[in-house]
Amino acid sequence: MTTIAVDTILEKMRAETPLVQCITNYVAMNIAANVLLAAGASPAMIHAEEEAGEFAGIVSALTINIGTLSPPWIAGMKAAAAGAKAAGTPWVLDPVAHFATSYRARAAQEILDLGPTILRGNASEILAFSGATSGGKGVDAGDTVEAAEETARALARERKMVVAVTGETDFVTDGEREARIGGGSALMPQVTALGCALTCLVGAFAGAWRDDAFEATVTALALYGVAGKRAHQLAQGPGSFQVAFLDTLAAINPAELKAKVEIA
Ligand SMILES: Nc1ncnc2c1ncn2[C@@H]1O[C@H](COP(=O)(O)OP(=O)(O)O)[C@@H](O)[C@H]1O
Ligand SMILES: Cc1ncsc1CCOP(=O)(O)O
Ligand SMILES: [Mg+2]
Repeated sequence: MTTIAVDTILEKMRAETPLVQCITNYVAMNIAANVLLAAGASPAMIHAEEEAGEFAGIVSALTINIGTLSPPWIAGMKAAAAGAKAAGTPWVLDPVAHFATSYRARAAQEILDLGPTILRGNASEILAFSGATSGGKGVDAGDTVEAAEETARALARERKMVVAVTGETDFVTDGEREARIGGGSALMPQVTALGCALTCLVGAFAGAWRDDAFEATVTALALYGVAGKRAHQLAQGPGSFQVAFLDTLAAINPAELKAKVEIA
């Protein structure tokens, strides 16, 4: 594992306050916007087909999450991905529960085929791209990150993108480099849409750290890991965890991130 300057990358992200177009689901919109604001980025939830492509041309990054799908949303996602591609804007795909129905699986595959810069999902979502039966239950993972590692490597190599698999210990690869990120909290899957919000945060770092999407992704996951671990110590359960997590995301400075990050 090469050393990643997570402090410098966090500093740059905050200095730029990147504008991130988040096409995310109804459940995630509020927490995702708050996570970006707390961490130091600027969110905009813009998904209509009529404007999503144009907007993708002026943002620092785009994120697409298929959590609450319907045909107009898919049209907006495809328009946004095309706009991002035309402008050279980095974009992230979060294929929420794409193993659950054939409609969802087709949508995820079609959007994946548009060539995201980064794919971020839980272990069951990443594993399902290999055709393996997933142990996922709706939006929740039922597989270990380890079980999805080989699929992540293969996807990253074949499609020349960064793949991030999240769970108790996260795994990130660009097909050559690999990193495992610890920290976090068992309360994180108890708060809805924290994974979706993380996808938006990955976008923020990718937008600010354009030259290396792998390093940008690792830094986003590292910040989440350090903030989650610290928030766990302050929380009494999922409700107070969510509040503590937002406060902690805002409070962590680059030096603390560098000192506390758990990357292997
Ligand atoms: N058991 C756990 N212990 C520590 N952190 C976790 C745990 N489960 C998930 N996380 C963290 O929660 C965040 C969201 O990941 P995950 O739950 O896999 O996504 P999703 O919500 O999309 O299923 C990530 O930062 C991940 O590291
Ligand atoms: C509950 C739910 N239903 C559709 S999308 C969604 C949110 C999923 O959030 P996450 O993937 O972060 O657990
Ligand atoms: Mg998810």
